[in-house]
Amino acid sequence: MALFGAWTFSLLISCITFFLVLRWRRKPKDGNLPPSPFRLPWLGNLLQVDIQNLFMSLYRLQEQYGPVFTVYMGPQPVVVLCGYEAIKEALVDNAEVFGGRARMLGMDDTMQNYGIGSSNGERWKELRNFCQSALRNFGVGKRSMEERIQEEAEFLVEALRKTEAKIHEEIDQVIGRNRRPCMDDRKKMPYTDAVIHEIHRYADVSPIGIPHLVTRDTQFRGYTIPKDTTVILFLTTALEDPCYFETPKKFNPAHFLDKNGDFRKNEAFLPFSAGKRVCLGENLARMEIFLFLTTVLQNFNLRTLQDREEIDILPEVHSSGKLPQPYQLSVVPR
Ligand code: HEM
Repeated sequence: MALFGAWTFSLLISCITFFLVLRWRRKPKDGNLPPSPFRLPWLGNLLQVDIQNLFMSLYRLQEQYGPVFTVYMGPQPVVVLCGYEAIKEALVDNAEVFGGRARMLGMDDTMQNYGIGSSNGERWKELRNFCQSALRNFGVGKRSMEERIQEEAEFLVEALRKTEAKIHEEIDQVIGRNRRPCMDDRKKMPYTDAVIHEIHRYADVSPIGIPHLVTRDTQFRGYTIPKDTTVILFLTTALEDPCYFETPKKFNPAHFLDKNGDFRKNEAFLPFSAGKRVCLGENLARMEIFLFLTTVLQNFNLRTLQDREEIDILPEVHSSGKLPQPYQLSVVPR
């Protein structure tokens, strides 16, 4: 009898829980948000999402739910946008409303709304203008900054020389450098430019950028996203968008070359994101990479110790981004 009572009791509890969950799911409190996987009260989709490998979890959800879906991080809905078209529609066509920055655990306390990357509203505008002019005054895009990077690139070459005295001598004998690479060279070097773009695309160092939030209630592709909802722009899915890149999973500089071998822009190239919150350091980062790479390659051949085919160049996924896998490289003077 006691057993029967316990059984009835647990059946009753299960039924109540089941109906509560159903009721809770139907509640329209989140407006008409994009579809989400089945979620549990309070936990949301936390059990279905691997926080250590968020990108892979989002990838799988995208396959199931398409380019616009919602995941619940606990009770908080997070709208995820995938593929170039959806990301562009939000960041470029609706720049103002998708230009807010989401609250970030830890960052808000540390930065107290003073960080350019984490602040919003008037303070963000002031910080962004200030940083932009600081970078400009510092000489980004101008000769002075270019020269500084050129010097740094030379220090790098010097540093490489110092580690290998023999290479020093060989460099002095073999290298016939007449001048340093400069930014004006880039447009005359379409293949190098394409390789650098492809490195950015393939390395995909910041797969979800920094989360945004919508600054007011907004209609997006038939859904209603309430003000202050966090939005993740899944940049990887633009960088690997099969409509824009013929071989998205392969390292292939031809993604940025036309049939004449000239450089061709690709609008889905968004490693620095787009719109109002586009990376402030984009020009600086691209200038550095061009000058470093050309200076090193002007002076050295890069040799791998293993067969190149054996090296896994697929970037490693970390909780905050992707990093190149380590492998041994010898730097040989040309
Ligand atoms: C390969 C190098 C880099 C990559 C791939 C990269 C990528 C990104 C991405 C994806 C974002 C988020 C944009 C968004 O919210 O939509 C971002 C933001 C930002 N980046 Fe970069 N970044 C790089 C280098 C740099 C450098 C060198 C600087 C500094 C000079 C910099 C400064 C910033 C700042 C200040 C923001 C926040 C902008 C804002 O919220 O208004 N980044 N970056």
